[in-house]
Amino acid sequence: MAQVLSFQLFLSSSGPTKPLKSHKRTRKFTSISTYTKGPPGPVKKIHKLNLEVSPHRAVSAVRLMRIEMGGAFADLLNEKGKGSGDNEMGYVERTLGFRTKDLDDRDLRLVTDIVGGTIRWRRYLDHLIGSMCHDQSTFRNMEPLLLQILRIGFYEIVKLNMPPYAVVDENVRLAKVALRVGAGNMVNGILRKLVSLKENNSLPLPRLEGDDRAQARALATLYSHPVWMVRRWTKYLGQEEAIRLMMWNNSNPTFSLRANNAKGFTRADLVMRLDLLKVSYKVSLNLDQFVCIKTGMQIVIQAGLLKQGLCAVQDESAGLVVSIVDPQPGEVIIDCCAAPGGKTLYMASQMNGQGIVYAIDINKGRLRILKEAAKLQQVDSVITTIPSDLRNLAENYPLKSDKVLLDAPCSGLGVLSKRADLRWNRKLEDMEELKNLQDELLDAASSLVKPGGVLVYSTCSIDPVENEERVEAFLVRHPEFHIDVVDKYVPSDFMTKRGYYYSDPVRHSMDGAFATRLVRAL
Ligand SMILES: C[S@@+](CC[C@H](N)C(=O)[O-])C[C@H]1O[C@@H](n2cnc3c(N)ncnc32)[C@H](O)[C@@H]1O
Repeated sequence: MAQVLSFQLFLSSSGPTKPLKSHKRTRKFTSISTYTKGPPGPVKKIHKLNLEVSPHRAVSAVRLMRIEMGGAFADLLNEKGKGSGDNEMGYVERTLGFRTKDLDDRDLRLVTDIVGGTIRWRRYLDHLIGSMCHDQSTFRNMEPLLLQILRIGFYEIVKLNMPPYAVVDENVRLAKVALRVGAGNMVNGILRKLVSLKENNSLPLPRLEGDDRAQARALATLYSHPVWMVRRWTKYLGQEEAIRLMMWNNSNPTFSLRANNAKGFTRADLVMRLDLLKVSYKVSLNLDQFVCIKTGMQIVIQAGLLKQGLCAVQDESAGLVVSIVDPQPGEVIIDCCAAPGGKTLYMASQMNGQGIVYAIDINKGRLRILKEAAKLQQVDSVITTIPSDLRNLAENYPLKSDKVLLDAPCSGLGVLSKRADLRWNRKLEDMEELKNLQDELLDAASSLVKPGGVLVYSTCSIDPVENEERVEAFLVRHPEFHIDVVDKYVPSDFMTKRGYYYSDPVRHSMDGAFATRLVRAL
């Protein structure tokens, strides 16, 4: 906490974007050096263009600090223009205390890969780093920036199989410039030890042995997930499937793009543009407007396809939920937890400018994003946003409809390959809280459904407690609803025995998601 405070002090008097006067800056960086526990080394390097340090590593280290330390570190950054080379270098300067050359496209890609991979493999990497320190207290008390630099080095050597001595050199240099010579020496010693153990095939990794708990702990380290997730998945899926799921979560994510018909842009147009951009793709076999890309998202972004509203990034698993709602021109649809609008916008694009989608969400900021995207994608004429807690909606808006979608807040356990840090932020206790919220939201959403109308409940979770169990409990509380099986709307391969929709990350190679179609009696 003291470390965080020293950073906040550094921030609060200067603000992240304003240049500092040099005498003030000296004082501020003294504060940083308290944080890094070293002598005030960075002071003399401010504004010096440090060509010795590879820019993508410096940016990766700072971004990892930001993600791990959350708010305290995020405040340091000027979020405007996030992702642009200028901004990235700005925050390296403000945080590490030196400038380096600007990032090119290749550097930007490397940053994404290194940051994503280092976060995913954090538990595994920390296990190795810890076992190569003199004792556990050295590891536990390690200053945060030094730890990030080591994680990057370990990830590059063990998981990316990069030439080890180049990795050692580069990370030692970064530690020396960003921290101090002693830190560089420590990185050197630890990384060299790792290289030698790896070359002898003797990395100190846990064995899969002992009772269930011991095995769960070993798997959690080997596949880098929290122990509670491993235990849960082993219980629901069995050990082999749980391992496959963790391997999927650790792989580089695949993205899907939806061509925006509302702007007269078809999948054939999208495919033509991707060919021109030399981005390889696969057309979706499940959804007419979708294509899947493994790499090249940066190229798509830079070509302006998203900014022009010609297409949207949307996972097929989410697109299939919209297929289950089955929006038709002229309908009135209530989207109960709509922001940031992925499903609202797709539904609206299918309505040919006729009908209305009420987009409700408790989060005004996220609803604003939805509104802007709706304009960009030219579907704003059929969308009305309502900022409200769904549970209090009826007091102010007497809404009723034949089609209601509740895409509930959930653990996100189906999207861990895309959301690298989510696994470390979720706690077992969250599941209980979410379960209660989901029940309350289901009750509220059901009151908006007209007799004979449909309620679609969906999540981006693979956890039965948030999915099947919520539906079964709802049906006990609301016998006026019954299940409408989903195979009329999605390929039967996605239908469970009970008639629910379920996309399995491993089997379907997309995010995990769940949905059910519930019909209210007349
Ligand atoms: C899974 S996200 C929805 C994603 C969205 N349907 C999409 O496709 O982009 C869940 C949303 O529920 C909203 N939410 C949470 N609690 C709510 C409540 N009590 N009333 C209304 N919205 C709520 C959150 O703000 C969040 O935007």
